[in-house]
Amino acid sequence: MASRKSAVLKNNEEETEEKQEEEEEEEVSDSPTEVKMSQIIMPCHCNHRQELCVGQLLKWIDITACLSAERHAMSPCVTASMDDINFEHTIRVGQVVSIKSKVNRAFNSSMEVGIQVSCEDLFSGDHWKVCHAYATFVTQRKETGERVLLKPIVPETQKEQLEYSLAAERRRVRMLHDDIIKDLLTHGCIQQGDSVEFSNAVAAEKTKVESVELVLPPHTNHQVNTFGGQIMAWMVNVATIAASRLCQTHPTLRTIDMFTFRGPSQIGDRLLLKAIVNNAFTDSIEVGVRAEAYQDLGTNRHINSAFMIFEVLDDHGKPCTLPRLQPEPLEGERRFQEAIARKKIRLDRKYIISRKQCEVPLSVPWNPRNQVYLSYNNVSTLKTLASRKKWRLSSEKDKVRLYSLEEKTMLSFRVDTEVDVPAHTAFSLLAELCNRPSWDTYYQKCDLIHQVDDDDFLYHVVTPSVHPSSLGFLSLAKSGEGIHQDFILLASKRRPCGSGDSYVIALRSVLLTSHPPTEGCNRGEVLCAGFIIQDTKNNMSLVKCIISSILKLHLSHLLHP
Ligand SMILES: CCCC(=O)SCCNC(=O)CCNC(=O)[C@H](O)C(C)(C)COP(=O)(O)OP(=O)(O)OC[C@H]1O[C@@H](n2cnc3c(N)ncnc32)[C@H](O)[C@@H]1OP(=O)(O)O
Repeated sequence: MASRKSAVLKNNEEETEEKQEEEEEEEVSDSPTEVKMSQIIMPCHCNHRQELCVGQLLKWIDITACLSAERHAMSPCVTASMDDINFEHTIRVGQVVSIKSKVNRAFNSSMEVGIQVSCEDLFSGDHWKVCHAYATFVTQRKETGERVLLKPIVPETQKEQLEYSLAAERRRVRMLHDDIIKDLLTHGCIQQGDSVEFSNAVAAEKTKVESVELVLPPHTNHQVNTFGGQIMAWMVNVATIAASRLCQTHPTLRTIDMFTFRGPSQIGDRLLLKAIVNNAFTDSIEVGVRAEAYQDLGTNRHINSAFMIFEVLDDHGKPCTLPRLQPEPLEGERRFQEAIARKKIRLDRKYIISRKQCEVPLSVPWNPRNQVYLSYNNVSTLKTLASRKKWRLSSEKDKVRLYSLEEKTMLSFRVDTEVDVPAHTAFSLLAELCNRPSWDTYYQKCDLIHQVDDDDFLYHVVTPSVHPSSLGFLSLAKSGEGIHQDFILLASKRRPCGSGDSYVIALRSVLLTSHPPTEGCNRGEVLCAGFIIQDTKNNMSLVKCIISSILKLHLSHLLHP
């Protein structure tokens, strides 16, 4: 976990943005599934640096989240997966860690539990966020073999509604996770030549760890299976040893890629834990860990795998330069190259799904590697923006309401209109972007470039040029008489995944190498735009049309045209 100091050295802009987010989060929730756990950190929970062991934290997270899940299911549940976790700060002996969890959404037999971890220094009174996580829990099978079906969650506060809605989008990413990674690794995302030979590189062989654990009663959960938090803690333990062998000092665990619990294990099972450093970059190390369970040697079942990223921090909390790795031939070479691919995916993903949406540039390069995250970002940005509390009503005429929202660098407009058709009809009409020139004079031309999957499409849209001084729309390009403007847009179209969801058509700009800016056309960019459509009464629907751009860029363009 990174140094606490980095939390203190925040600039004012970041602080304002966080305060804004916190204010919006401060809605009082009395969710029946909310569970809180607080622990004072004792030396027995800590490593040699008196910092809380990540393994211990994962155990507490798993228990808290499981209690939320079981409160909702009213029956026993197991952890199916834990999404990527990024640990932002350390927790030290004597401090208090607080874990808060609640069920964001129930699907059929599975549910997403959202977990917030924060820390408190009892002497200074400081509080800070440590990490957030999402875990999926699944109900047990009944005697008939079917799983217990869950009742739906009814979100109450605006924040709960947003989490409910985004949970469906995260589930989509989760389900595709393994396939995306496999696909990328097999389809040439790995670049030959990345494997440079370094002098003084550490042989990967030297970092190998193999350790066995016997599952005893204290290692099991209340259903007498091996406790998920314990498995994760054992995996962190071997990964830390592998990373330490490379850097020959005490590494700090920064990120864990998704844990998937592939199958259960029980008392009496032997758990074989294997870890090896896959690759070492300038300031981070990727360790691969695999857990297998067996009763008799040779009958091993693969129960879990994870990739963990470590750093070595100096006294000021800054990452140190690390020794490089000399991979073993064949398998080691493969893991070395795959770690490079995963690092690229991780960076794209972190950037794209950053909670601070305006950190993402207006146009992100389109790439099969980031397509799932870009479409997640597209939908979540629109939903998050729509759920903001601070929209101000600017005008109202004939039941059409115009709202505006100014947040730091972003200026957004929203037009709410009630239309005379049900939501699914409004969605079908609005989702046909290629038909839009027939009813929207702003769209001169719209061509489908590529259908990415059933719900995501790339379009080329041509509009009349709009001078940026109007500030109402999205041109960042120089405007001139008679020159058109064009956009390369990713359109993510979502039908409701369950009750309480809206129809969504989210649009954002992407960069496509096959479609560079052309002469005679200004390339425009859209950070976030689209429609959110909800059924109202009497076969009518409410269409919210949203458009948003970065104010700062408009203004700087005006100053330096
Ligand atoms: C106190 C803490 C709690 C614990 O310690 S639990 C102990 C650690 N966890 C375990 O041992 C679980 C081991 N894994 C398993 O038992 C199974 O793999 C598991 C998770 C039950 C899934 O079994 P399957 O037979 O694949 O289930 P299924 O096809 O009937 O699907 C049931 C629902 O689960 C979902 N699911 C399965 N694998 C998932 C995953 N990796 N991530 C997210 N969701 C997942 C699946 O989509 C389905 O959902 P739904 O019913 O449509 O809502």
